[in-house]
Amino acid sequence: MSDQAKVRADERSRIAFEEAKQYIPGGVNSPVRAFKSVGITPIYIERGEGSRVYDIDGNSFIDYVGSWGPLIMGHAHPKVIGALQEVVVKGTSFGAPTLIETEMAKLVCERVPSIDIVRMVNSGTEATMSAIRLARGYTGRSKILKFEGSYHGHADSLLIKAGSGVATLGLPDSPGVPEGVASNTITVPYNDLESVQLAFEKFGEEIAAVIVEPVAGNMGVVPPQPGFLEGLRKVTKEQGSLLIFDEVMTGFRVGLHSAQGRFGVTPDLTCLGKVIGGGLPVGAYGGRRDIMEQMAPSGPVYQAGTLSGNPLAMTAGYTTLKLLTPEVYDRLEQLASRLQAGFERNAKETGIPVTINRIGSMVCPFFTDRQVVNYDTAKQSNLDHFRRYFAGMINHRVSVAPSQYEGMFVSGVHTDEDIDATIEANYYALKQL
Ligand SMILES: Cc1ncc(COP(=O)(O)O)c(C=O)c1O
Ligand SMILES: N[C@H](C=O)CCC(=O)O
Repeated sequence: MSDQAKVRADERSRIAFEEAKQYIPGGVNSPVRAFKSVGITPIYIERGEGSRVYDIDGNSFIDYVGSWGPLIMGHAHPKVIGALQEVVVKGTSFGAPTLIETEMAKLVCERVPSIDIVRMVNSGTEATMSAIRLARGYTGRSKILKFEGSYHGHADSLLIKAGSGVATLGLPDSPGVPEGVASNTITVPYNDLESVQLAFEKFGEEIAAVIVEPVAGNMGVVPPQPGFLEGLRKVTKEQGSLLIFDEVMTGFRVGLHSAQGRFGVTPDLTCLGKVIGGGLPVGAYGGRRDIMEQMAPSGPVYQAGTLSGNPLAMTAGYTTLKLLTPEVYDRLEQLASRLQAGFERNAKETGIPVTINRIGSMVCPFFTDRQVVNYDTAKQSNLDHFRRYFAGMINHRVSVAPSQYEGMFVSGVHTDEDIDATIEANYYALKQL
């Protein structure tokens, strides 16, 4: 590789995108895929294999998007594909119980400390939306507290000062969310326990739940500061409010027992998604038995789903979870820490101000020399640097998320050679800024 990176061929992708825009809003089925803020034609993927994706223009990329997190064991893992091939011929959905749902629930309950009992849904959004409804039903309170720059999916009450695509597009408070709904969502800065305390002093007995990404992954990657999660646990317990960990991104990503296992803090409810679907649409919420038993049909809080517990999603998820061993997490840690060290070395050598945040296999270079601990500090990143850096990485055939407010996901099938090539790409992408 050299700094004479080849500008990627993108003619087919351009044509495909133009056509898609005729029929799909913005040409995409989720806004982040349009590459709008980086001004580049989106990559149209033809196929993925292991650590790589291949586009319709004949380019191949080392991939750190991993379908935005689910593909912890890479693209088209042979065991996942094999398991799917076995079950798909038996039918795609029944709307009736199947044995794999219980197997999956058992495995999730065994591995996630807070989960006694779990309900499967079809997306992370459904998981958080349902957990919020349950928290309100259980406590009889209306308000929820979330953190600025966190993203919990696109349910109305959670689209307030949100991160991810809404932050990238500058739409953190979406039109269409009624004022009456928004007024029940309190937002405070991430990692700021004092603001949480103040919110409880003001709204005390009205707060049904605090919902938090235990590692924020939708304002870039921002780890919890020591004592933050413990403080949330303490204050919610004292105030009779529930603590919800949104582990849609971190669940099985940052450890075999998810972020709650890694940090040793047990919430009342946990939301999952991404990894537990192995690349198929899925979500789940679970937690303390007495709370979860409030859900219909055991209790009065309603939530349902035609395709929930779908056999294909359960099979892909179950097979993926079974692949995840302590050795896989050791390997992820080793690969990602080497990536971080290489990026830090490059920043020093090129003189570009970069701060790398990392937890396990979640990595994020911010274009600032300040510490990034919350959304305000994440926003200090130089977005023009990010935009040009992104173009550089693409030209060096490394696929990263097209936004400063998203992280990189290292997988268990990235090789040492992939990491070396990525560090080299990063060097040249920084050098050209
Ligand atoms: C932390 C977190 N919560 C919830 C969601 C929503 O999940 P989904 O996109 O599957 O609806 C996402 C990702 O989109 C997420 O990262
Ligand atoms: N950051 C989001 C999920 O974690 C990105 C996925 C999407 O919005 O499509």
